[in-house]
Amino acid sequence: MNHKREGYLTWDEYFMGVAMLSGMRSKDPNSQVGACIVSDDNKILSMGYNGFPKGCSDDEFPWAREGEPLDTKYLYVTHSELNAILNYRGGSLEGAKMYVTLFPCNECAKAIIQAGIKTLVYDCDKYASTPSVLASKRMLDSAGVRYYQYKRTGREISLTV
Ligand SMILES: O=c1ccn([C@H]2C[C@H](O)[C@@H](COP(=O)(O)O)O2)c(=O)[nH]1
Ligand SMILES: [Zn+2]
Repeated sequence: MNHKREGYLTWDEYFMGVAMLSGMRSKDPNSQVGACIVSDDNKILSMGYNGFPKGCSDDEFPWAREGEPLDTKYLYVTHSELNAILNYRGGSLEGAKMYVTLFPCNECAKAIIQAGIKTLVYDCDKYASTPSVLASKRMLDSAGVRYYQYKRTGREISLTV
């Protein structure tokens, strides 16, 4: 037998799969977001998911979506994209690609642009009509960051240990 195996993962399936797996570490009860940063020659550089900063307990800080601002998660949670950028210890991310399971908000778009990431592949865009995502797309367009939606293949990947 001298021909290669068929049905192997595409690069997009592989890296979005890693982003999804990373999101599964999130303690957010409503939206688990994962990100995976990849070099232009398809090496994984970093990963992240949404969660509270180091030293801020998942059991003490609030996960609520509604209520007094100080009693909701929004003022405390670090977004997956920012965590993936901050988790990178190797130097520059200039020219890298980011795979993320949720379209980045405006704050993450700023970090993505300033980090030099040039391509964004996203899965869900459930907040597309919000000012945050509209501003995000405006900045990404202006900065020349290319983005496209991941094309779901329907492949099921199971993990058994
Ligand atoms: O760019 C983004 C936007 C949001 N997140 C995180 C922040 C929160 O933990 C959830 C959003 O919670 P909702 O209950 O859906 O409002 O997603 C992120 O990581 N990156
Ligand atoms: Zn964000």
